[in-house]
Amino acid sequence: MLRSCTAGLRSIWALRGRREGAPRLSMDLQPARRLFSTEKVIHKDWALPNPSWSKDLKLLFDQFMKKCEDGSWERLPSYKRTSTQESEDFKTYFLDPKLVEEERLSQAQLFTRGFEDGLGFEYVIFKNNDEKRTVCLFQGGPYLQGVPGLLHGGAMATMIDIALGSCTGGAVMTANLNINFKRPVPLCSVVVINSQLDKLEGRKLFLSCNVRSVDEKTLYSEATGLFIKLDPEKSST
Ligand SMILES: CC/C=C\C/C=C\C/C=C\CCCCCCCC(=O)SCCNC(=O)CCNC(=O)[C@H](O)C(C)(C)COP(=O)(O)OP(=O)(O)OC[C@H]1O[C@@H](n2cnc3c(N)ncnc32)[C@H](O)[C@@H]1OP(=O)(O)O
Repeated sequence: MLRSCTAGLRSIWALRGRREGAPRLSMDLQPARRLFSTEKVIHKDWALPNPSWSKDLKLLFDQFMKKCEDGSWERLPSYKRTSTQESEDFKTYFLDPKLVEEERLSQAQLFTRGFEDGLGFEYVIFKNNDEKRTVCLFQGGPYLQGVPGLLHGGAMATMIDIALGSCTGGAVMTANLNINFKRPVPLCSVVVINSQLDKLEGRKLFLSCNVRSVDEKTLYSEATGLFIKLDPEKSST
């Protein structure tokens, strides 16, 4: 564990050195564009391996990519900026132009994807649509520290929220999230979040998940969540 963390940190610093000298080219570094523009923007998919990924994370990624070959599982892409379709889905409910300046909105990005490679949230989610479940592989980097050497519980809660949300599909909001933190997660280690849809009741989706170590021996957390499908007739702002 310690070895993979140190190796991870070494590659992070190597990357930082390279970046400070020569900024990496990325589609997401293009000038900000309007959120609801019809202009086609090509976004970088962040749910793919980069040099900061530990051996454990790469190994699990490869295993799940194999499972995708027969179509039973799919890898969910992940973007910094909301797609036009997603913006459209949520626009009716929340994005009142009076609340957020357009200039600010054009800078908006998913905060889990706002870190340099390896420093924050490194994750990929695989979904099994038939079984209504997802598996999220997550490596929490050094900028997510809470208690020294350990992952901050809020960072874990964020990943749990995203992992549970990935089981829902469509426009939903988290109404309730309940987490039992059972064991502290070492910083830079890889954890596996297994999430499932337990019950659908009208607009209410009841989900649950557990967070385990790669060898499955340690149960770090268990959580349940209630997500509500947004009602197009209602505005929440
Ligand atoms: C989640 C990701 C989704 C989509 C992803 C798409 C694009 C994004 C791209 C990348 C992925 C990024 C993932 C990011 C994940 C982020 C998730 C969040 O952080 S959401 C932000 C935190 N949550 C909120 O701010 C929600 C605030 N609350 C509300 O806006 C509203 O309360 C609500 C949840 C929208 C519900 O309001 P409604 O007016 O629509 O419904 P109600 O009539 O009030 O309730 C319906 C039904 O549900 C029951 N209920 C509601 N809340 C609760 C609760 N806390 N506990 C228990 N039950 C609740 C309510 O009693 C009603 O039940 P019924 O009477 O039996 O029908």
